[in-house]
Amino acid sequence: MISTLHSGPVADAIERLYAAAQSGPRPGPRRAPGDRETERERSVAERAADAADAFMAISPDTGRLLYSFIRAAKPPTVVEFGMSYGISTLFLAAAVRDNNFGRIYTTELSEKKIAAAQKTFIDAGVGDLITVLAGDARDTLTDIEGQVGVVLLDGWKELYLPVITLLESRMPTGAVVVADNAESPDMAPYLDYVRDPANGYVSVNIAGKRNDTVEISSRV
Ligand SMILES: C[S@@+](CC[C@H](N)C(=O)[O-])C[C@H]1O[C@@H](n2cnc3c(N)ncnc32)[C@H](O)[C@@H]1O
Repeated sequence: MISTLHSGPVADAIERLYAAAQSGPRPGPRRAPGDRETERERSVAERAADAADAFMAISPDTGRLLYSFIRAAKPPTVVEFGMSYGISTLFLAAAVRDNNFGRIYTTELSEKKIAAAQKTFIDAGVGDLITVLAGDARDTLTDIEGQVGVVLLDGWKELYLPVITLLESRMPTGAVVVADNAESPDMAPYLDYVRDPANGYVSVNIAGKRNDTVEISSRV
């Protein structure tokens, strides 16, 4: 079998979007520690509006990792926090398509990104697998259906902890959480949480090829 990731409209869309991300605007420079406080004071929605043209996509390696987790676990429900233009969502959708089972719930604040991604998903033939929830993940992810087997956390980093605690009651033993950009100082409370055995995870940090790391945590 040739996977949906390797050939066909999803593979083509991923390639096209990575090329667009390369030539598009980049997110602003990383903030110095003093600036971070000022940055946090700006609302979640304001920062999303400022980043409306930036892709900020996961790496292809992280995409392939997510694909593999979903193929292995065959979860009924996959959740993504932070869709942007949907590169990561296409990796998730490739796996759900190849499993012939499951559904993806993803969430995004930027209306511009939502409109573009929904068109991409339909053009790539995976629109039927993806529910796009418009709005703040802390509201939109409160009542999604099904047992959540795989989660990608890739929205604003200081929200990883409130978002995962929101989903936990629907995450069975064995559910896997992939948290992107674990090197971000804003992720410290999340990392403390998933690395404390009392909170019911086994967690490992994996270095990427750039200066990025992902934290992979499984529910035990
Ligand atoms: C790093 S980008 C996501 C990249 C995407 N996962 C990919 O790999 O293509 C983060 C996105 O999360 C969105 N976001 C941030 N906070 C959010 C929130 N509270 N609710 C919904 N979306 C949010 C931002 O608007 C931004 O588009």
